[in-house]
Amino acid sequence: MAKTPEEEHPIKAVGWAARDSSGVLSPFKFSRRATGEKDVRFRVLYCGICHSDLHMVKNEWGTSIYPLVPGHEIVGEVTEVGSRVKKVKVGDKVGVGCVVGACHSCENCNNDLEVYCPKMILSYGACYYDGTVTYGGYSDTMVADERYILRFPENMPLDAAAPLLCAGITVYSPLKYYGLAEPGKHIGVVGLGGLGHVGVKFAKAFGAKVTVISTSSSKKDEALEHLGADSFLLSSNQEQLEASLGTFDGILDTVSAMHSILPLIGLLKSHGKLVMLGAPEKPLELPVFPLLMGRKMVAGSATGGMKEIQEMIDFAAKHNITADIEVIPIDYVNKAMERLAKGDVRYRFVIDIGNSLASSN
Ligand SMILES: NC(=O)c1ccc[n+]([C@@H]2O[C@H](COP(=O)([O-])OP(=O)(O)OC[C@H]3O[C@@H](n4cnc5c(N)ncnc54)[C@H](O)[C@@H]3O)[C@@H](O)[C@H]2O)c1
Ligand SMILES: [Zn+2]
Repeated sequence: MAKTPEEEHPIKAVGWAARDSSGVLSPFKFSRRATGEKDVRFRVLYCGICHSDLHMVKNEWGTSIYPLVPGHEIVGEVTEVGSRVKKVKVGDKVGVGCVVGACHSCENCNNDLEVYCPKMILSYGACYYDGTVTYGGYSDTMVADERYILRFPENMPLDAAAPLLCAGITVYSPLKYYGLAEPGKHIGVVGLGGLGHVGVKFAKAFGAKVTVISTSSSKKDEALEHLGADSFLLSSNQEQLEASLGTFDGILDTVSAMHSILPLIGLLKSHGKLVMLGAPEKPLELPVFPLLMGRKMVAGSATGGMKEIQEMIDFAAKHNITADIEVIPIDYVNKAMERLAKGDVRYRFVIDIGNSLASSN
């Protein structure tokens, strides 16, 4: 008979898990593997709540395995390293993002793009090399192969840095890859949530002119005054849309729900790129004619490879980029998920695992 999550590995762990597609999370006892020779174990201090966690706890993508311990913006302090670990030592500030394994021999892995490896293993809800299910960062302890460990500079606040591990890299990587990380480019950011708000910060740091494109005029002042965007476009306002037609080099679309991309394609210059980052549960309609007229591109991007995530963290440290966060105790997590579903967060919930998890179990 298969062992229970609590028995399958030697190291005891506690976390919060969703048991079914209601998405309601509650305390959960499980276990983690012993520290292998290339493994790094760390005490989880904070974990960000990504909208993907919300999609996953509710099984909106149809791939969830329960019990499901979410969390892929996981940061903490190293407590043990395997004998062959070179990257970090006990006491270092580290993190794990969306990926904890891959084949390490395919073309993508050889190009430091583990996330695009066909055998890529997600940090939670996936099958690990040993056949056990992976559990994420809404938990007290984490272990990962050192290839999947990111280092944080000593002076970076770990709570506000945690969201860089998913939100940060998910906007940084396409800006670089699609040639949008250049001074003078006009970049649009659609959806001013967890991804969107760090998208504004990175695009500004690259020297771009940044316009926030939003359905909600209530975000205007914050976008301009607080996040440093150059302009604000209310996407429900036809006049504003028309005035901006053909003016964007690139648009990052971080919207988590169904929406029309036709107006966004219209905003692009010829050769402009609309990069889809949000992951709505159903396919969007792709209007072809507006793409032909202007040789425009609709593309996608998923987080980033391990090398690039480290590069992004170092860039963020240099430019003082972190997320704007609301720190919560673990027993607020269900309420936080409800609020996230309504877009009621400025701009990322981060769970204070270190101070609240042990006492909640
Ligand atoms: N591509 C990737 O690798 C990757 C990584 C992380 C997250 N994601 C996905 O990106 C999306 C956003 O994640 P997040 O954590 O930033 O979420 P979030 O909830 O913080 O932000 C989403 C934003 O979209 C806005 N929005 C929601 N519905 C909308 C609609 N119908 N029209 C216009 N705007 C709308 C919300 O107001 C909010 O500002 C999610 O679908 C998530 O799963 C993808
Ligand atoms: Zn994420």
